[in-house]
Amino acid sequence: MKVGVIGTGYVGLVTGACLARVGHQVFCMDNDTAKVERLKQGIMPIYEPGLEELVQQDVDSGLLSFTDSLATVVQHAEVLFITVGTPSRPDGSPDLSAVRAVARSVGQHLDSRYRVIVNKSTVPVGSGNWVRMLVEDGARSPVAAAAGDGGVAVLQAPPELHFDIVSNPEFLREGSAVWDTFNPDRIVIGAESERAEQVMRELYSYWVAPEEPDRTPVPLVVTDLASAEMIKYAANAFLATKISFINEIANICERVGADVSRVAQAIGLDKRIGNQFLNAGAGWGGSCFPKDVSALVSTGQEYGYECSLLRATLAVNDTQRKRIIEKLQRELRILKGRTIAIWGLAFKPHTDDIRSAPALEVATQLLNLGCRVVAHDPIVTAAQAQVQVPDLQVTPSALAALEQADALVVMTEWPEYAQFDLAEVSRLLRGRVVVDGRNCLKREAVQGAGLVYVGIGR
Ligand SMILES: NC(=O)C1=CN([C@@H]2O[C@H](COP(=O)(O)OP(=O)(O)OC[C@H]3O[C@@H](n4cnc5c(N)ncnc54)[C@H](O)[C@@H]3O)[C@@H](O)[C@H]2O)C=CC1
Ligand SMILES: O=C(O)[C@H]1O[C@H](OP(=O)(O)OP(=O)(O)OC[C@H]2O[C@@H](n3ccc(=O)[nH]c3=O)[C@H](O)[C@@H]2O)[C@H](O)[C@@H](O)[C@@H]1O
Repeated sequence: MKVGVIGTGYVGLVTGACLARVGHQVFCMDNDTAKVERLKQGIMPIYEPGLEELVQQDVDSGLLSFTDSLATVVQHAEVLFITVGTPSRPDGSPDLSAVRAVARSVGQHLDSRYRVIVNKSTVPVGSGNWVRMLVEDGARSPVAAAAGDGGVAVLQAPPELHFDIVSNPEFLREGSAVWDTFNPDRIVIGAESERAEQVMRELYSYWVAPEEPDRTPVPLVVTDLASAEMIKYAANAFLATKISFINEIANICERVGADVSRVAQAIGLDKRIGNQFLNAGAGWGGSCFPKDVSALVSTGQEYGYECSLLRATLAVNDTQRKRIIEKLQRELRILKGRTIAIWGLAFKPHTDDIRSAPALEVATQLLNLGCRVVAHDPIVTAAQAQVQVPDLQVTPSALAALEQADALVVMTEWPEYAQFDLAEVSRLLRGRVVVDGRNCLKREAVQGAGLVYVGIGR
């Protein structure tokens, strides 16, 4: 099938590359022309394991191409994916301006051929109907004047439109996005018509109707638009709540002398609970959990419902970062004038994404308290981090960050941090305190090297 993907961020690039890999002809479009030029040269805008190789192979096979022309994509593709960003506004509601702009422009370029317009961006319940309205508005609005028209906008007679809106939420995780896309737990389709559903079944046939007998079909959930939109928010809100829950248990464990790692392991053996997303730590961050939980609270408010559980999920997460500072204050007393080393800036390992990264929030609080903060991350660069926290010092070596530091705080559980020689860490660190904000180091080994180990909930 011919597929257009509008927006080449995480979701757009990974979706486009994976659909091309299974044989579709994919046109990836972005209005950031510099990004498109770099993609054409094989330069990835994000760090994502396996993505660069996948994109290169798809481009070589002729099934994947990049453009900054929406008109080209709408002209050629039967299925149009909207994958632009939907960040939070200051009040927690989602900023849908990019979706609005894309939907209207798609409308301007549509002709009378049937198209399926797929919302893959995470958008609030009701957005399917809203996107339909915007596409129709776009089709009625004047098209931009071509140079030859003397700069005068042309009022176009609206074509007779034949399109359906589909909601197809995305569940990939950064750091394992390619693997997740080839191995999803389910595919969710919210469709307006049987015709649109059939198009989506064909598009995802590699997953839902595999030809190879040894591959198990991925469950396909077909539902209405509103339910599909809600499934995405409910999934993220549930996972965020699960982490906030274990963090709350961790805080009680600390006070009563229990070990949250053992507690999580044991409750996770109950199949009704499950053992994933029970790692206590400095809280969740990233480009999705914070914005999606806030957006769901805001949807509740819009419809007269107070989301008290989700507000608690947010509040626990907010205080969890502050606990890192409290632990340092307890061990070091005065923080003013101290040097603190931070290992890990990304919001989780195997990504260079620092959107709502707990590490940057902790670094900012420490700088405000009068500390010097020296950080290391295997992938996040100084330039990237300093856009958000200008006074942060970033070293290319994890061990160099320790020199002259009064304490070490581990904020991202990159595997290499657990593999350092702790005798060397102890020799370089001026102070004795190690705050393990991700419970990823071995307490006995840290203590054995003459250091003071401070974990989360243990
Ligand atoms: N990042 C993730 O792991 C996941 C994200 N999502 C959702 O998917 C959506 C996209 O997220 P990301 O890929 O992280 O976003 P992103 O911010 O990385 O990328 C968005 C892309 O859209 C482009 N764009 C913006 N306006 C445009 C326009 N008018 N025309 C064409 N391109 C335009 C931007 O230049 C950018 O390249 C969001 O709604 C997000 O919540 C869902 C699941 C996973
Ligand atoms: O909607 C989205 O964008 C995506 O959001 C999350 O994916 P992602 O944000 O990439 O990362 P996660 O692996 O879910 O981690 C989120 C945060 O939770 C933290 N976390 C995770 C697990 C855990 O046990 N404890 C914990 O503190 C991580 O450190 C990280 O800061 C979801 O897991 C994806 O299914 C979803 O598609």
